[in-house]
Amino acid sequence: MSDLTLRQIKKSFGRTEVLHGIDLDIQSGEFVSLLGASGCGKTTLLRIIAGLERVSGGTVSIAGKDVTSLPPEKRDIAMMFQSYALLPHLTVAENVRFPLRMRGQGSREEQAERVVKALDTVQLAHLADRRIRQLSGGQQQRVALARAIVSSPQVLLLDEPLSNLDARLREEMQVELMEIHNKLGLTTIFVTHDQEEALSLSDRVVLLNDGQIEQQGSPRAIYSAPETGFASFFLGAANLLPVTVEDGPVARFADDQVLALPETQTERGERMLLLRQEDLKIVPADTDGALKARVAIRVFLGARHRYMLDLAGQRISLNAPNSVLVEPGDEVGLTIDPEQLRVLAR
Ligand SMILES: Nc1ncnc2c1ncn2[C@@H]1O[C@H](COP(=O)(O)OP(=O)(O)OP(=O)(O)O)[C@@H](O)[C@H]1O
Repeated sequence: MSDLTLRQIKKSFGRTEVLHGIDLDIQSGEFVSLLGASGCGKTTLLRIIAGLERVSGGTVSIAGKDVTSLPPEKRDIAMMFQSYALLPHLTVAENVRFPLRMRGQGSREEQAERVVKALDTVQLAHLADRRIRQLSGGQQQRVALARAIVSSPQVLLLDEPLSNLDARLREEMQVELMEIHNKLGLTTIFVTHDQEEALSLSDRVVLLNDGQIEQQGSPRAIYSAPETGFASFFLGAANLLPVTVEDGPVARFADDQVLALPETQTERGERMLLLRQEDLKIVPADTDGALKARVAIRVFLGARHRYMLDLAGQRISLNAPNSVLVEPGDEVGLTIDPEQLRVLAR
């Protein structure tokens, strides 16, 4: 069953329309990421689902019921904000209990039981009586998560919940979020501008671009088969280069630079070619069928090197294992399995 249905959601601030008609169906128990660049409308869409922002057009339904004109407390949802929005003068337990109190959900004993369970889930039961200002950033983040799940909402909305954490804690919390989702099975919408986070956490990624859905699909599908230049650029460390597709079939970069394409490539003419970093290999410059490029910049990344190369007047980047070591100024060859190439419209 579909838990959340958005139909033709539009939103304008003054004369500026920032959401241009979003249609989305989210299934019960699904973990969906809304991914997009800053300002594309992710938070606005989440606030509309939560009831914190009114739509300019369209409808929001939760579990089959039209909630478009209902206030937030009448929708069976919980939202966790980037800023956590905790009450500093209250204890951890009081903060987590807050939404239950506001909604008059359950007796005092039932509320206390739910609070203990939610704090257990985020492994904070031992800090129940601490005040918020005595907690680290990571602990505050867990309190905010406990507060969001305490009412077992139909839909859980998370707005960049991990963005204030340092890299290591962030990775830990990603794993924990997945575990909590698997355990509770809550329908979850997760807003992020981090493509890796979206790909690693979600059942489905919805890529937003300028107030519209650019593409959506499973992480694997959207990563391996981006349909537009924007999607390929946003989703992976990809190089996107203009080429002419000719008989062969080949992609021509310059008079003396062509790359074989798979036989299935039947269209000809001006196109964009997607070269994903992990598919490109640096080989000796005189290798048969290799493109020729010159090393411009090398950056040591610990387990590997990142190279910036000049290829037919364009800059491309790729990561190579430390066993491949070339110097800035070197001429190198580049190969790629034709099956990994993707040709997109220009
Ligand atoms: N209350 C408001 N009044 C006027 N314009 C707004 C308001 N809220 C958002 N906007 C504009 O709407 C657009 C979408 O904003 P939104 O916050 O939804 O983007 P976002 O994708 O969540 O970005 P970020 O990742 O930076 O939070 C932006 O251009 C923003 O300036």
